[in-house]
Amino acid sequence: MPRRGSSPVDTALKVDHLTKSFGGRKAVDDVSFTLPQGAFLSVFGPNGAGKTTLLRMLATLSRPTEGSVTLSGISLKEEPERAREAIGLISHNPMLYPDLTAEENLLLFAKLYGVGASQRRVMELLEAVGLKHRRFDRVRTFSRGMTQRTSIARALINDPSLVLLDEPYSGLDPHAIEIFDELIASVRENRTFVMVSHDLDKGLALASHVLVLARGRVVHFGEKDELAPDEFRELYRSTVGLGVS
Ligand SMILES: Nc1ncnc2c1ncn2[C@@H]1O[C@H](COP(=O)(O)OP(=O)(O)OP(=O)(O)O)[C@@H](O)[C@H]1O
Repeated sequence: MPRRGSSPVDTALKVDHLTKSFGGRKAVDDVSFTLPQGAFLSVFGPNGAGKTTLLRMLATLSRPTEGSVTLSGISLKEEPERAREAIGLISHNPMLYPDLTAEENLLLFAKLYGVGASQRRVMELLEAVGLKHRRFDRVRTFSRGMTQRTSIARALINDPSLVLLDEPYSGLDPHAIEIFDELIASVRENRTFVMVSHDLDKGLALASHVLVLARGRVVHFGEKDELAPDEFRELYRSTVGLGVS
């Protein structure tokens, strides 16, 4: 599934002094980093580190208290609608209509995003996630993993240049994990990924860049190869010890 019509931009994602406060508490505290196009960032950190809060701001679902996010030159604050067209989100919430079939759901989202040749695109994605034969079944009758697969297809329908993943492996059986890995590999070209995961092995295997958060702050950011896997594991273990803010 090649990406359609994107212009190459060196910096795909620029996160600048991003902060989110809930009451007096900073869930994300002065986080800055940039990612080149095609990067895969794995975000690690203990419970409550601010990972989901960061991802929600990148998805335009939550407004930063301070700081900014720019996606291929588009400011999320100034042009959220335009930015949203270039973003796909896979989270715990499948964002599907349970009373619609898998196919109806995908056709609906294709329409929302103004996807051309939507029927063909929907079939292509249903095939890719191994659910073509269940396309006429309502999503409410699906298992969690099947729902997750449909949700992956939904997130890719608009051919996003930035794909955000919040614990995408949770609830998937080993076969679905394989399908997911193949899917990600097949759509990686020219896209940028940000994935939140507690699975160090998976996260490191996929990553080109890593971000470790603790208590909302950046403990480490860099290209994956800057640290040997053992050094990285040690760093991660020490952050878990910092506990919840
Ligand atoms: N809507 C909210 N209102 C108040 N506090 C919130 C809200 N959302 C998140 N927080 C707080 O922000 C902090 C970071 O939460 P967040 O969900 O981003 O952490 P996380 O790193 O994703 O954790 P986990 O690994 O447990 O999913 C926590 O202290 C949490 O209580």
